[in-house]
Order: sequence, then C-alpha cells, then structure tokens
Amino acid sequence: MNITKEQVLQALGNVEEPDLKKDLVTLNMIQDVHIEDNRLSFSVILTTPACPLKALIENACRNAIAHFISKEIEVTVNMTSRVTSQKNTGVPGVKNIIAVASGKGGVGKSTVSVNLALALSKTGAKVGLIDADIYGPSIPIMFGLEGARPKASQDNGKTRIEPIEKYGIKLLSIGFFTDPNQPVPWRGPMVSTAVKQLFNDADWGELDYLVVDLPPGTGDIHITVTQSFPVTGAVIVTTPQNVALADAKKGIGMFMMNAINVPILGIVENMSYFTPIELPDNKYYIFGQGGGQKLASQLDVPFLGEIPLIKGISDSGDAGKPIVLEDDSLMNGAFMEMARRVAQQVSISNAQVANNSNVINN
Ligand SMILES: Nc1ncnc2c1ncn2[C@@H]1O[C@H](COP(=O)(O)OP(=O)(O)OP(=O)(O)O)[C@@H](O)[C@H]1O
Repeated sequence: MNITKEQVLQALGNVEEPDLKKDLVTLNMIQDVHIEDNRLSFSVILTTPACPLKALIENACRNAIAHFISKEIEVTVNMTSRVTSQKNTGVPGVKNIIAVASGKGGVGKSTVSVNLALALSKTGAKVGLIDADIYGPSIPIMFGLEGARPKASQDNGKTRIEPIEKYGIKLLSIGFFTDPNQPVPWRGPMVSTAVKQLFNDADWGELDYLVVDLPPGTGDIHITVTQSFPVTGAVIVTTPQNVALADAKKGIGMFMMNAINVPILGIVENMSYFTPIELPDNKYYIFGQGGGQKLASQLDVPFLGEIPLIKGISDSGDAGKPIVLEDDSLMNGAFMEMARRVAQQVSISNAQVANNSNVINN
C-alpha cells in the first residue's frame, strides 16, 4: 500500500487534543513519521509526561489512521512528552513554577507540595521543590533531612547553592539555613532577600516543574515570589470546614488581584474524608462534603481533587518518606490523580498564553 506522510498528517489533523482544543498537527505534536510498506510509526509529543489523556489520545490517533487511510496499516505510536513553558520563568532552566498556597495554616499545604512534587517526578518529569515557608519549614523533616546543609560554591564571585537531591527531585528549604531550635525574627526585607536567593543563587539545572511551598495566608513572601518570578500558576489547598474555605477564597482573591495576576491552577481539598485503612471503601465525610468543589465552581477555577485523611499520610511525612513513594494505590492514588490534574492545568495555562504570545516547546 502506498501511503504518504501528507496523508498521515491529514488524518491525524482530525484528532483534537481535548484540553488544548486544537488538533495534534496544528499543535506540532506529531513528529518522526516513518512509513515502510504498510508499517507506519510516529511520535506524539504530549505537553506533560503526567498527561491524564495519554491512552485516549493514542486511541484517537489509531482510529484516525484506520478511518481516514486504511485498517490494514500496522501502526506504532510512540507516546512521549516535552513539557511546555511560558517564556522566561526568571530562573534559568526552569520551565514552570507552581506555587502551593493556602489561606489557613495547618491544612496540609506542605504535605500537598511534597507529594505533588514527588508524584510529578514519578510520571517522569524533572522536578524541584522550594520550601519558602519561613515561619514553619517542614520539608527537611518530611524528607528525613533535618540538619542537612546544601553545598555552596563560588562561581565568578557569585555564590552558587547546590540543591539537595532526594527521591529523584532537587530541593531547598529555608530550614536548611536556620537552626530549628532558634526562632528567627524575620523582617520584611530579610525575608524577601532570603527567598529570592533560593530561586536565584541555586543551581537548579533543567526542571520541568519547580514547586514552591508558600507560607499560609497572604503576605510578604507571596508578593516577593509572584512579583520576582513569573509563576505559571497557583494550587490552593483547603480543608472542608467553612473557616478554611473562607480563607482559601481570600488566598485565591490575592492571586487574582491585578497587581499579582497569577493563574489559579485549581483547588485541592485535603482531609476530605476519613478512610480507615482496613476498610478502604468506606468514606466518612467528617468535616462536611463538597465544600472545595463548590468553592471551585463558585470562583470558576478547576477542582483538583479530594485527598483523604489517612494516618499513613501523616506517619509517612513524619518518617521522612512521603506517602506518594509507596507503591500502594490506596495510599497514593489521590495524590497521583491530583498531580496529573495539576500538570494538565499547567499545559492548558501555557497554551492559553501561547494564543496571545509565544509558548516555547523545547
Ligand atoms: N490527608 C492527610 N491525612 C492525614 N494527615 C495529614 C493529611 N494532610 C496533612 N496531614 C498532617 O497534618 C499536619 C499538617 O500538615 P502540613 O504541615 O502539611 O500543613 P501546612 O498547611 O503546610 O501547615 P503550616 O500552616 O504549618 O505550613 C501534618 O502533621 C501532616 O502530616
């Protein structure tokens, strides 16, 4: 059978990327088309390795070839990915900055940040994590790195800090530079300088996603980070109680202010329901049900998922090995699903910016 590359591209031009609402050929997602007799192979370049629609897109490609060219063709689809970026995150080599925030303290923002970073890395992305919670840096404990000190070197008279690598991601915490037993009386300008150093003076290398755990509330650090670096988007963590939801709303309001203007990637509801480990199908909505989802639809922002209240989540954080590293989907499923949705929203946000300017695909 004589098929041409043009025929293949024409057929695949009928497959729409469901999130980005354009066809795969227009989005430049089809590459390496090889044809030999009745054997065809091509690559589909997804915008994130965490793409939740991978199987659906592959199926749609196979169907398009069968429908528009022939069912007799032996098709090999190589699903691969190249994370998109908006121009210039301000940190060399870093494609996307994801800020994790909460209106209220203690809702599980650090737990979500850590498990989000590790879940994205598990899907194959290159990930970094900054703990910018100067009032209660908890990432050293959650990674079993209490007392760790990152290496620093001089490069042309400039200090370069080497992020610590653990569980496949690079991380820096403000807690690596302070004594956990001594309270640090941070003043506004000191805070701003210290936090900017975590971004600017560190050797992050090439990263698809840099996750930033912000302090609770809306303060100096939020303003420093969002005004110094073009943050791709913010993930807002809440619990189901009304007090937490009201503060989450304020947090979202801050990111949406004209002076800040950071896209909201979505709301994560943590501690949504209690699940006893011995009865994993039982869900007890002890703090009320559906509050996070309702807030998301009210504010017209995505809902990124419900994370159960499970003792293992707390235990694993305290033990320095976050739950997402477990191979048990009962324990890590909710975080993996949330991470896929976050990555999906990053891709959508980048594509929207591309409609107005230029998205780089490298
Ligand atoms: N889904 C969950 N199930 C069980 N325990 C959880 C869950 N989420 C968080 N925790 C526990 O709740 C406590 C607070 O979580 P975490 O430190 O992540 O909150 P935070 O919002 O970052 O707090 P802070 O406001 O102090 O920065 C921790 O002990 C953590 O292990």
